[in-house]
Amino acid sequence: MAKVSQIQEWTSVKRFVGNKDVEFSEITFDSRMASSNALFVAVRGVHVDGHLFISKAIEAGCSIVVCEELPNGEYENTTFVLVEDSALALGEIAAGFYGNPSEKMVLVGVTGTNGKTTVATLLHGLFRDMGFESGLFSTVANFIGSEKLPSTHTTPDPVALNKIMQRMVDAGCKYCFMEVSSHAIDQKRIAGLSFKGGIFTNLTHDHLDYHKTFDAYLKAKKAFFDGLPKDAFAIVNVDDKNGMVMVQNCKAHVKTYSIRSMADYKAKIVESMFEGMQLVINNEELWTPFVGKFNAQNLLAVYGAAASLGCDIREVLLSLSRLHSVDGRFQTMRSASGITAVVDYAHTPDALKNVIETINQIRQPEQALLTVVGAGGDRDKTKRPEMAGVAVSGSDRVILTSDNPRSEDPQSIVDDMMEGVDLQSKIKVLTVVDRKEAIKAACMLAKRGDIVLVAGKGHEDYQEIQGVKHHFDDREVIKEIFDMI
Ligand SMILES: CC(=O)N[C@H]1[C@@H](OP(=O)(O)OP(=O)(O)OC[C@H]2O[C@@H](n3ccc(=O)[nH]c3=O)[C@H](O)[C@@H]2O)O[C@H](CO)[C@@H](O)[C@@H]1O[C@H](C)C(=O)N[C@@H](C)C(=O)N[C@H](CCC(=O)O)C(=O)O
Ligand SMILES: Nc1ncnc2c1ncn2[C@@H]1O[C@H](COP(=O)(O)OP(=O)(O)OP(=O)(O)O)[C@@H](O)[C@H]1O
Ligand SMILES: N[C@H](CCC[C@H](N)C(=O)O)C(=O)O
Ligand SMILES: [Mg+2]
Repeated sequence: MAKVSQIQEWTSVKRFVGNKDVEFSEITFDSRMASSNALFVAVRGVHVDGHLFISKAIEAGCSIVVCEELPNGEYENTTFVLVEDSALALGEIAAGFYGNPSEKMVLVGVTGTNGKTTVATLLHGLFRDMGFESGLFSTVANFIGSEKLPSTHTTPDPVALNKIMQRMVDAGCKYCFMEVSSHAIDQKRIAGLSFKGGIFTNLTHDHLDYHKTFDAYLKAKKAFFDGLPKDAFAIVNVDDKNGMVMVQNCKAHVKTYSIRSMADYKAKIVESMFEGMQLVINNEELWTPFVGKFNAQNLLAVYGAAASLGCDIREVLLSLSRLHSVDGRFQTMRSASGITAVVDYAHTPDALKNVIETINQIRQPEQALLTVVGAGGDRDKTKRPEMAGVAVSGSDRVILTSDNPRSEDPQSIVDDMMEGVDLQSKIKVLTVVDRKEAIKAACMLAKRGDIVLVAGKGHEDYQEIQGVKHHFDDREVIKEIFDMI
């Protein structure tokens, strides 16, 4: 329970209109969830302006409204809190209302196009393995210690974030690792949070439907590092050409990692196989069940964060070697007939390129690679041809199929992908719109020893078609097919 008058302790208020002694026990930014106990924050969204729903929230019983401008009409029993920026106010009010839980833990944010889930999940696993209770916000799931909560977004809205963080604090969590998406930074979902560290993985093509230009995407990511305080640390991948750009003007203590050049944290791959790789990190050996240069970089990010947090390096390496793979990332399955399937969440051109390159480095010349891949509907269309181009250039056969078509026609998404296939490569490509049939076709075409890469959906257990989520899990489909062949 809090009083309206307390809001000015949490965020900058331009003006109060009405009774400041009214109390609220909930915060909402959606009129459809409004109730008499709730404070409604009107946020200007991507599609509509939340100010248009103020009257709906009041009809639903809300008597306190945070907004940037007063609505037309008379609202006698409503208290209005006028602010400059409602999205910022929402974050700051949520943080204050839930008792600033981010200040009571060591909060580390991970951002970048690819690798966020992997790095954040490994950090959560590592710190728990070393005996520290920890929380996690990720695309796959959120965790309060070992308690698993479903995840709806890579980075949840500020109310969910602070509510869950308060539960983490109550459960004794000392650390919290959070994926920070560019959408979340842009929409100020992380406003009001107190970060002790930030990690940058990489920046490649994605989300241009939302950010419009690569420069705007870069600026959104950079804003996270610009906001880190001087007692925080920032760990950046300097193998990425924008690594140092991210930390220009950053007040935090900057540390670098690389698998190619001089850096604070350096790694070298000694040996790779499907089961894992042997690495040397800052002169110390490490065996991990992860493979690929990109995972060497992810491990460096984790190692660097643990080192920056003052952990014992030997203990970190020991724990890292015990961690198992991340759900739906380079997950391998073997059929009795000798086919290896790799399920991976690669849904960007760079991720797909990395996973294909990794398989190509490990496989023997006689083992063919058959790649099954689609692209999501209602998402960046410009990555579709690029993804198909990457798939054909590194694979022996490619089966183009559906990912989550969402509101789009799946055939037209596949057609967009085909634009990226050059004339000579067309012979390698098969289009099978039904994803299950596509996976089946790849497994049927594969011979003993061959590798079937099923990319794009990783851990997802659904396929979204025209607003309906149907149960669909690449791993289950593969198992069913493997049991038949
Ligand atoms: C494009 C996008 O990011 N949209 C997010 C955004 O919604 P929005 O701005 O579109 O909302 P809107 O429909 O314009 O409505 C504006 C406001 O009016 C309110 N409203 C609306 C209708 C109504 O009847 N009453 C009402 O009060 C809404 O609650 C909202 O506050 O703010 C919402 C609340 O935080 C998010 O749930 C929503 O995520 C949508 C569902 C989504 O799909 N987002 C994806 C793209 C996303 O965020 N992805 C990133 C990860 C990307 C990655 O890493 O690959 C993520 O962090 O998950
Ligand atoms: N450091 C990396 N660099 C490039 N590609 C990577 C890296 N780490 C993982 N990948 C590839 O990207 C895919 C997604 O990885 P992960 O889920 O960790 O990324 P993410 O940033 O959390 O993605 P999302 O934006 O969907 O949340 C992996 O399945 C793998 O193919
Ligand atoms: N966080 C990403 C996930 C994409 C996963 C892929 N399977 C798809 O549906 O496009 C997004 O929402 O764009
Ligand atoms: Mg993620």
